Amino acid sequence: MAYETILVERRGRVGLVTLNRPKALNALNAQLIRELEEALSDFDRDSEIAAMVITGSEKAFAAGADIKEMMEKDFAQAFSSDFIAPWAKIAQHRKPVIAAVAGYALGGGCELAMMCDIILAADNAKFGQPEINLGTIPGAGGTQRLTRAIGKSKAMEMVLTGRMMDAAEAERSGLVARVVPLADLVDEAVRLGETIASKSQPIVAMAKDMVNAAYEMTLAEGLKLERRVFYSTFATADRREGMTAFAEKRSPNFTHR
Ligand SMILES: CC(C)=CC(=O)SCCNC(=O)CCNC(=O)[C@H](O)C(C)(C)COP(=O)(O)OP(=O)(O)OC[C@H]1O[C@@H](n2cnc3c(N)ncnc32)[C@H](O)[C@@H]1OP(=O)(O)O
Repeated sequence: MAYETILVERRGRVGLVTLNRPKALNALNAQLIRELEEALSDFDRDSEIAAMVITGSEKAFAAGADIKEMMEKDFAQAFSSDFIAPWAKIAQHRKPVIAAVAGYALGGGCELAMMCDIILAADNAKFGQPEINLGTIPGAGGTQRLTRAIGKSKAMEMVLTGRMMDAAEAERSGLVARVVPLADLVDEAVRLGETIASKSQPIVAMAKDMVNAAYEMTLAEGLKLERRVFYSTFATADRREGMTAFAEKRSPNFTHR
């Protein structure tokens, strides 16, 4: 598949998508979102791929939705086209998606990172929801996912003032899993993807589902579902192999069944 706004490659069992609109700091226009979604869906269907990584440039993961594409829309056009709706599909893939964020992750860029399952940040990363400066509010999850990630007070401050957070603060706040040197960012993200690829893939999918369920359910509902899914792992060969390998003091040989 030939893409214009992204670069797609395979690194072992990891599918790597690099956002590639450098002159616009990877501003997320409709074409980029469509191409990104297609590439992720292809990787999600590909049995050779176990995890995906999304990254940008050293200067910008993504500086937000494309303001120039949005600026002339009126309410009726925005509402009837529901032009942000296609973004939601990015959060719905079964395989784990890692955001490798260097530079600016602003507005829709921060929201895109938060749609991923794990965020790794380079030491120069900057996160923010500056929509307030444009006379609007976050529209692709910023008020919801940021609040769940870093808590109400900090999210409220960022959304109401547009203040950016650097990588160290993002790590302290729980927005990102880890901060790594800029030069190592993509390799670290791919290594993380390879580590996930070394596990049982059906069990990885169940674990991902259950962590995501924590965002959708009450604690009581989530605990009940978790216990059921935990028991269902006992129907897999990989659960038996994992526990047997532990008892036999060897590495497990997962067959993804
Ligand atoms: C998802 C939803 C619903 C909403 C949103 O995401 S709204 C967008 C939120 N993002 C922002 O408001 C950030 C906008 N960008 C900036 O504030 C700055 O570009 C910067 C702080 C990230 C970097 O500043 P710098 O001075 O280093 O670079 P610029 O000269 O400003 O930008 C270079 C080049 O990129 C174009 N650009 C940057 N961001 C966007 C964007 N979000 N949409 C469209 N174009 C963008 C910028 O216009 C410039 O291009 P030109 O030289 O051709 O003007």
